[in-house]
Parts: sequence; C-alpha cells; structure tokens
Amino acid sequence: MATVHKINEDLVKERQKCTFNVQELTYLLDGGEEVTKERREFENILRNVKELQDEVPEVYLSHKERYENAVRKTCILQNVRNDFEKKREVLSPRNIFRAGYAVIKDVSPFFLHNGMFVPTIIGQGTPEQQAEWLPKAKAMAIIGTYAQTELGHGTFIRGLETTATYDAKTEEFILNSPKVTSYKWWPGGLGTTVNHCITVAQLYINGKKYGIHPFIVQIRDLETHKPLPGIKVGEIGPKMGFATANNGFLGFQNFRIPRKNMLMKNAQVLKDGTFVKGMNEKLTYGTMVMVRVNIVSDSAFHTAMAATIAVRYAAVRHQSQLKAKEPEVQIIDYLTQQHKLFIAIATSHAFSNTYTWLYQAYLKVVEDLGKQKQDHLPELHALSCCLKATSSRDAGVIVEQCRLACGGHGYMASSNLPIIYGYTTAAITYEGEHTVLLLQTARYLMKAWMSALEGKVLAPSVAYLVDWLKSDKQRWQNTPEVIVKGFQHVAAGKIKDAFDAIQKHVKAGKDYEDAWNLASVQLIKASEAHSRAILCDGYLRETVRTSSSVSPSLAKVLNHLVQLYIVYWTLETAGDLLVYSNIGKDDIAVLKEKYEELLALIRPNAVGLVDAFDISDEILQSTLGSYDGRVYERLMEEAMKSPLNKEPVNQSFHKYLKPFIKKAKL
Ligand SMILES: Cc1cc2nc3c(=O)[nH]c(=O)nc-3n(C[C@H](O)[C@H](O)[C@H](O)COP(=O)(O)OP(=O)(O)OC[C@H]3O[C@@H](n4cnc5c(N)ncnc54)[C@H](O)[C@@H]3O)c2cc1C
Repeated sequence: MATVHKINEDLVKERQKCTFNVQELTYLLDGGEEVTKERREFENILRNVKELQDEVPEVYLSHKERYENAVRKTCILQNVRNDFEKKREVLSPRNIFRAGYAVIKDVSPFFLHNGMFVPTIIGQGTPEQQAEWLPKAKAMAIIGTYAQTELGHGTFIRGLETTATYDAKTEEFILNSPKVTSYKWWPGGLGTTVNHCITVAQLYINGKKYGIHPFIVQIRDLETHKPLPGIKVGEIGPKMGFATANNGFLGFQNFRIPRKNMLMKNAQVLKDGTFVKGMNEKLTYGTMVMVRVNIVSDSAFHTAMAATIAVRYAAVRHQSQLKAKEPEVQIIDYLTQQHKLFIAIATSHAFSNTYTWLYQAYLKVVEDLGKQKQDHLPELHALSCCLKATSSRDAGVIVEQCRLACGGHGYMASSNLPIIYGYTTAAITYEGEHTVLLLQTARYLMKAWMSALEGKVLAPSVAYLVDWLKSDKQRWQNTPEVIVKGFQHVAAGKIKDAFDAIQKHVKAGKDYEDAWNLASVQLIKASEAHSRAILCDGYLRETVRTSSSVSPSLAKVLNHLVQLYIVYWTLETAGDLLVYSNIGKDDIAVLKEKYEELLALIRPNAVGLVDAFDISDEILQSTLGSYDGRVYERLMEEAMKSPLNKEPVNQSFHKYLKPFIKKAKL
C-alpha cells in the first residue's frame, strides 16, 4: 500500500480558506457528477496496476528504452480500458485523454491511432469501408496513424509529392515517393509502432492529376512487423518534446494497394479508372475541424496541469520577507506571483467554456451536413482555426509562465513543467500551423467584412461587424459586457484596417495575392483580435449561463475568474482599445485597481481552484505540484533516483578526471 504522508501545513490552511465547494466545481468542469465518477474510477484502477509504476523514472532511460517502455505501458492501458468498457459505458474521450498522462509522462506512440486514424476512417470512408476497417481499428487489431506531412511540404498540402497512380488492369494504386522531399515526415507512431497508415497522396489516372486523396495503406507485416517490400519507414529522431510519440518517416517504391483502399466518401475512382468528383469536397473538413476543436480542450487541460503545479508550489514555497523581522512570505502572497498564476486558472476555464459551446456548434454542423446542409460550415471552420491557434499559443505561454513562476525548481524535469511545455507548444504547430490558421480565419473575416458593407446578414460570430458599422462607438463602461463590446470594436477596427490595406495595394496596381501578403501582418492581428473577442464573449456568456445553476458561493468565484480574464486582456491590449474603442485613460486606471482587487478576491480560493481541476498526482507527475505539498522531500527522493547517485564515485573520475587533475600545474 502506498504510504500516506502528512499534508503540508500551508496547503491545509489554504484549503480551509476556500469559500466554495471544490467538488461542485470539479463536477461542473467535468460536465457532470457521473463523468467525474467515471474518471476517478478509471484512474483509480490504473493507479493500482503495479506494472504501470516505473522503477526507473522515464527521464533516465535511453531513447530506445523510453520508447519500449511507452509501448509496454500503452498496451497495458489499452487492456485496462477494454476491461473497464466491457463492464460499463465507453469512457469519454476527455477522460481517456487525461488518464493517458497517468501512464506515460510524455506522448503515447498510439496517440494518432485514436486521434486521427480512426476519425479519418469515420469522416472519409464509405459505409462499406467503415464496415471493413473500423471494427479492426477500434479493437486495435490494426494500429494506424495519419501520414500527410512530407519533408518538403506541410502547410501547402496541394504541393504534396507522394503519388498514387491508378492501374485499371489490376485495379490497384501504385504509391511512389519520387524525391527525398516527398518522404512522409512527422506522423506519430509511424517510426516503429503502427502497421497501417492513412497516406495522403496525389492521385494520377491515365497521366492526369486529380489532386490529393487519402488512402489506407498497410505498411508492416502483421506477424513479423517488418516493413512490406516497397516501403521504407523509420523514426525521425529526438525532438524538442514528444519523446515517446515515435514520429516517423515513410517512403514508397512502386507499392501497390487495392482500389478499395482509397477512402471514397467524397471522390471515387471506379474500376475502369473513371474519376467521380465528390458532391461536396468540404465534407473532408469535418475531421480537421473536430481535431482542432479538441485541441481547445487539450489546451484547457495542459493549462490546468501547469496552474495546479505552480499554484500549489507557490503556497508551499516561502522566499524573502515583505517586512524586516517578519517570517518569510509564501510566494503566492507576492502580487506579481498572483499576476502570473491566476490568469493561468482563468485561462483554463476560458478554454473549457469555449470548448463546450464550440463542440455543440460542431455537432450541429455534422448533423446539418448529414442533411446536405452546409450553411454553418464556413463559420465553424473559421472559428476552429483561430480558436485552435489562439488557445494552443496562449497555453504554451501560460505553461512557460508557470515554469518561470516556480523559479529554479521549475526547470527540474521532475517538476514536469518542461515536459508539459514540450507537448503544449507542439500543438501550436501540428494540425495547422499557427500563423497559417490565423490567415485562414482572416480570409473568412475579409469576406464577412465585404458582406457587412453590402448590408447582408452575417453569421452570429461576426455579427458584431454589422453593429459596428451601424452605430457610433458605445459609451464606455467598465463592465464585462461593455469591455467585450470593446474587444469586438478592436476586432472590427483591425478587420477594416486589414481590408483597407489590401484595397490600397490593389489600387496601387498589385495583384490581390501580393496585396494579401503585404497586408498579412495586419490580417493576423485582425484574426487574433477576433479570437480574443470570441473567447471573452463566449466565456462570459457560458459563465452567466452556468452561474444560474450552481451554488451562490461557486457562482461568485466563477464570476471573479471571468472578470479577471477580461480585465487582464483589457490591460494587455489597452493600446488597441484606446485606438479602436471609447475607453479612456481614466477607465484604464480604474481597471488596474479592479484587477488588483480581483487578484485579492481570488487569492483565498487559489488552491481550492486548482484542486477542483482534480488532477491526480499520478497524472501531474510533479515534485512541485503534488496534493500533499511534500515539495522538498519529493525533489530529494527524485534526485536520489539518478543513476549517478547509485555509486559513490563515478568511473569517469578514475578514467579522466584524476589524470587531468594530476597533470594540473600549480
Ligand atoms: C509534434 C508534431 C507532431 C506532428 N504530427 C503529425 C502527424 O501525425 N501527421 C502529419 O501528417 N503531420 C504531423 N506533423 C506535421 C505538422 O502538421 C506540420 O509541421 C505543420 O502542418 C506545419 O507545416 P510545416 O512543418 O511544413 O511548416 P511550414 O508550412 O513550412 O511553416 C514554416 C513557416 O512558414 C510559414 N508559412 C507557411 N505557409 C505560409 C503561408 N501560406 N502564409 C504565411 N506563412 C506561411 C509558417 O507560418 C511558418 O512560420 C507534426 C508536427 C509536429 C511538430
């Protein structure tokens, strides 16, 4: 049985100060008591699986050992999950996502299987293809990944160079990687784990190019796991993070796959080689949108992890004195520390709330698409692009801020903050590079602006453009509602400026594409401002909605957090508000005071708020952030696990250091 340690006294006191019911907030954040219970039950089972405990911490393992350990543990996790789901409901995706971190400190080599392989078969396979592949994929009789990016092209997918040439005689596609730049590069699990992948390739029929399409490709023998003839596959090597994700490369040489392996929900290739264009190419957006929506939720969780570690540590850590002769202060009592950390808590809430409404919007669009309706798809696509971009970027900044807030100990791998940063920052690039996604949203915003000028009715998320055109700027008030309007004014002003900049360049004789490039810094700023307005508006609306159904004490705390988020961003973007809204210097001065008041109001609840994220020690895996606050003891215990501490004198002393010292001339 695990030893139960005494809880650090500072944390005990912090928990006594808390003014709301922590459990109530946990249920709210999880989406209901049942979800929390399911999650805890599953995490508890995992906690008691002895084989999942590492004797040697992952960081001390070699690259190869670390990978092998990750595969071993992911298989156990999958078996535990299967047993659990046999007895009861299928686990919710968010709960399984969280539990994964209790098993592997970094990213699982199976990450892409459920993250992209299965969803792509669902999103882009015909009913017959789904019937053939899905049962095997869901049971993990086959393990897959999603191979799109190549050495030469990531963002520009039309430039992909892998070819799939149809051979009508044999009813097969022949896959080839004609150049080194056409090698697939990055797919998770591809290195040495998966036996299948979805490969995105340029389709050729009778010498004619038909654009990029997805194909299911078996790349390894199911018995021996050896690459099949014509396949060159391997691992791409160490990266900034993602140590166990097993990202790989893949090349084809005249590799043949049956015709039925092209995913044909959209376009089709008939037996005789006739190409049938899809009714709606936009259908393929569905999977992409879903994955981006999920990244908003992942960002909420990664931010919550970092906030939990840094807030608990700030409560336990004492450093310096505020006044001479007084005891050293808990660092959480420095206002600058609260400024670094409380926004982390509020940001996680903002992203959770955003995910809630965005996911509902996604479900509605999927339902509509089933009825051949796609009116809301462009809006959802634009929203998912900018919210993925902004949430992953903000999460990266916040995690790093939390690491810095932990001083030197935050730099320890055992704090887990460096690893959390590694996978949080990766999300800024994968599934659509940050700038590129902001520019995609900007395209939508430019069209929306044109429509607004023409007096057309706009989609709800950009309806503020019409209001902005109609009315004079509203009289400023320092209320959350008016501030949100202020953010909308900033977005509208920046959208107008970017639009005008493009027009100016076009009038000066530039092509539209060149004008676009010349205005692109303004375009991404417009997109960022739009994201911030959407985040603040959605977070405020969701908080108002949920506040009516929770206890008054919790509603009060939720209200403090949303206000903090809004005021924080007002002060961060005060320059923009001064340019584009009616805010005055005096209003900003009042808001600075308001911000300090909010920090003080949140202070007694800080530990309770991170406890409410309910992230178990097994998931946090942090010496600084554990529930019991045994920070120093854990740091020392982890240090003692270093292989360098297993022997009194390291052999390098005798081999190198001693001769070197002996030779020293005094
Ligand atoms: C950890 C990780 C995991 C990944 N997993 C997978 C996976 O499983 N499967 C897979 O297929 N891929 C995967 N990828 C690849 C990922 O999707 C690409 O790296 C990403 O789409 C960016 O493409 P790129 O690397 O070609 O960057 P580039 O597109 O070359 O970007 C480089 C720079 O050019 C800029 N740029 C590019 N195009 C434009 C433009 N039109 N306008 C303005 N600026 C532009 C970008 O903003 C960026 O600053 C992964 C990547 C990472 C980091």
